[in-house]
Order: sequence, then C-alpha cells, then structure tokens
Amino acid sequence: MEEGAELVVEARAPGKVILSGEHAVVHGTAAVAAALGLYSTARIRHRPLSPGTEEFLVLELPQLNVHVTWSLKMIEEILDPPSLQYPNPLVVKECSDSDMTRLGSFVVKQLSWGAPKGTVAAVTTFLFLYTSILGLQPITVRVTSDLPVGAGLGSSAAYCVCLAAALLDLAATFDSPTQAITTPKEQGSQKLADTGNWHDVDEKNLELVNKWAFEGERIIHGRPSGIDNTVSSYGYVVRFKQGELMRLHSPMPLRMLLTNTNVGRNTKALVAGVGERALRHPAAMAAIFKAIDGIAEEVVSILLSPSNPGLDSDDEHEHKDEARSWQQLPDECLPKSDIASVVRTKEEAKLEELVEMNQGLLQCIGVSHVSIEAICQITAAFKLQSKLTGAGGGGCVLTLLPKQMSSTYVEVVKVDLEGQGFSCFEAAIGGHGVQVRQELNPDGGDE
Ligand SMILES: Nc1ncnc2c1ncn2[C@@H]1O[C@H](COP(=O)(O)OP(=O)(O)OP(=O)(O)O)[C@@H](O)[C@H]1O
Ligand SMILES: C[C@@](O)(CCO)CC(=O)[O-]
Ligand SMILES: [Mg+2]
Repeated sequence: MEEGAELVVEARAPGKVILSGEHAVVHGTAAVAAALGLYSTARIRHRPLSPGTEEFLVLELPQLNVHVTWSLKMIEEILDPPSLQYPNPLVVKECSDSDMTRLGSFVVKQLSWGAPKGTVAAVTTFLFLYTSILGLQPITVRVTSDLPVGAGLGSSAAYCVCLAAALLDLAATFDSPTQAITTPKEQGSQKLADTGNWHDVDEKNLELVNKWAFEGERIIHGRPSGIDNTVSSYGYVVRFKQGELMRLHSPMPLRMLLTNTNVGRNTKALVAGVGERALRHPAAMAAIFKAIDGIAEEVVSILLSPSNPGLDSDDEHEHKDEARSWQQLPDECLPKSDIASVVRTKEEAKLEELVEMNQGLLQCIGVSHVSIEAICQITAAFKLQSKLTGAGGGGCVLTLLPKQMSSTYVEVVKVDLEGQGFSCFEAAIGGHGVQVRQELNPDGGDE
C-alpha cells in the first residue's frame, strides 16, 4: 500500500424475514428465511501513521448514538488478551465467558452512564470481532443500516455479518494485497462513491464470515440458532435446521407486506423466555416445536413445488384493468370483500393457511403481543394472513400478498394499518447476501 494512502473497505449485509419456524429453530427444528433488500453497511478506513505518532481506534454507530475514540495503547493495556498480539482471522474462536466479562466491563466504563444493554452488546461484539480478526490496527469504523434495530428483521445478524466481512477483507488485504475475500481479479481501486462496485464474497470466505458473525450473534443474542447470520451471509431463500443450510431455488416469487408494530423488544430476552417455558412444560412445548417443524417443512415443499404457476400474462392484464378502475373510486367505495376475493393459486392458499397456523403456535409459546394480534386482525378482515417474523414480542409482522393483488388494493390495506399507528413497507425478498468493495485514496482521503 502506498505510504500515506487511505484504504477504505466496505461490506454490506442484508436483513431477513423468517417465513416460518422462528424460536422452534433454536430447539433444533426446521425454519425458512429469506434475505431482505435492506442492508447494514460497515465502512472501515485505515491509514497507516508515521512511526512515533499515537494511533487510534474510532467506532461510530450512529443508530445507537455511539461515537468513541480509543488510543490503541489504552486498549492494549486494559484488554491485554494474547489474541491482540496474535489475531488469527482464519481460526474462528468463541468469546469465552471470561473474555465476555472483561470486554463487557471495559465497554460499560467507556460508554456514557446508563447506556442501554443493546449498546453495550453492540460495542462488545465489535471489540471481540476487531481484536480477534484484525488485532490492534488504527482504523475508523462506521456501521449504518436501512434496517430498524431490534424489530425482527435481523439487524443484529446484519451488523455482525457486515462487520465480520469488512474486518476479514481488511485483514486479508494486509496479509497480501491481492488476497481480499472477493475474487482477486475483481479487486481494484474503484470509487466507493459510485452506487455499484459491490462484489460477492467467494464460497470459502462466506463460510468464514458466517462463522465469525455467529460468534458475534452469540454475544448479542445469548443462544442464536444461526439462521439469521446464515441468511444474511448467503442471501436468497434458505431452509435451516440444526446448523445445516439448504438453499432453496424457488420458482415461487414471494410477495409480502411488512408492518412494524413500533413496539421495542429484544431477541435475547424472548429466546430466553421460550427456553424457560420449555423447561416448565417440556412435553407440551416439544409438541408445539414439532408442529412448527411440520409447518416449515411444508412451506419448503410448497416453495420448491414445480407446479407453482407464475402469473400468466392474460391474468395479469385483466388484473391491471381491475386495479385501474378501482383507482378512480374514492377509498370508502372499496369494500373489504372485493379485496378478500382476489384470486389465489393453490400454493398461495396453502401458504396462507400455514402462516395462520404458525402465528397461532407462536402465540402459544408466548412471543406474540397485542400489537401483533391487532395487525393480524386488521389484515384478516381482508382475508390476508399475517404472522410475526423474527423474535416477536413487538417488532415486525409479515402479511402474505397474493400475486394477483393490485398495488391499489395493497394501499387500501396499508391505510387501515397506518391508521392504527403502524408503519408499513414492501421490500425485495430473496436477494443476494453479503458483499464487499474497496477503494484506495492515494491522497489520504480526508473526509
Ligand atoms: N446498525 C446497528 N448498529 C449498532 N448495533 C446494532 C445495529 N443493528 C443491530 N445492532 C445490535 O443488535 C441489537 C438488536 O438485536 P436483536 O436481535 O434484539 O433484534 P433484531 O436482530 O433486529 O431482530 P431479530 O433478532 O428478531 O431478527 C441492538 O440492540 C444492537 O446491539
Ligand atoms: C427467535 C429466533 O428464532 C429468530 C430471530 O430472528 C432466534 C434464532 O433463531 O436465533
Ligand atoms: Mg437479532
């Protein structure tokens, strides 16, 4: 690397929706999840300083209001773990209980008094990944996200995946400038200001990113199944069971509306609560987990079913005309029953029924919430099925939308939901996983 030049590495990782199987998956059953077209991005700037100059680590997490600067000397003195001298990005290690306590108490002292637990966990996770993968290097790290934090869309996994990928990419570049974790021929000094230039991470390194991210998730979550970091790393639609990933190349396009209850919750507490209920009622809870497993496996077979018909072009035409004629009518003339009678394919109807059953079982295990139930009721009036997605307890709810349903109809449903104070959005489902890009600023890249 040229002297004085600044290297900028960025990695972005998607959030996710769980179609079926959350919570039960922690207890070993199957679940189905898809990547969401909303990303968390870690941006790392590294500029080697001249010898004798004091070096710093800067961490910026604007969504949590974290802006901290540490001198590397201070980190070395206070933390003093051997891994600081010998970081090994290729050997994934757990954050031991003693490391967790040591890092956690350092972080609590560094943050302003009374910082929320989520902030302590995010900074602790960062320090663990940074010291283990990179060791003491003077860098400035900033993580931003399109995802709502703590709302069931996998923000914690996307945070861990983008950090792990960016740190690994930088570590590989230090090791050998042509060995970054994307394919070497794709590397170059592209300008990050462009909207593009993102490169997929190659298969071998995806596994490494995913494993480090899982260790990060363990700090934030306590007992993650690994589904969230896996779908954020690999992207697309996946079936996940007991740590095993199966990529689903489904011919069935998934369409859904996401609604944020705007009720805050935390995955760690919800997962722990389900674990405690399972200890109190082992037989009943095992039966519920088994039922959820059956639902998830049926979702998989529907998604993979070759009989999944696409919309044929005549149907689409008819449907657009219908939508246009509705657009000319005032809202109060749109009877719910007309929206309810939108045609479903056989597969869509089955999926809807499974969503309804899954939500009922999630309520049984204690992770629903009045706000979630309210959304389910509002959408049921349009004969649309909804379920919580992610850890529940608040957060986001997904509503399946039949392919034949016009956007005008979707707007009508949104009006009812938003009228009750919820926030709705549609996002691309089943897109790519983690991606990386680099830029070298020869002039030092002052920002
Ligand atoms: N952009 C971010 N910046 C800093 N920390 C983040 C960011 N996104 C997530 N986190 C960390 O993840 C925590 C939220 O994780 P949590 O697992 O509770 O919710 P989630 O991942 O959004 O939902 P789910 O696990 O149900 O999909 C935050 O409190 C914080 O510690
Ligand atoms: C609730 C949970 O099943 C999904 C959270 O998105 C937890 C996990 O699988 O790690
Ligand atoms: Mg999470």
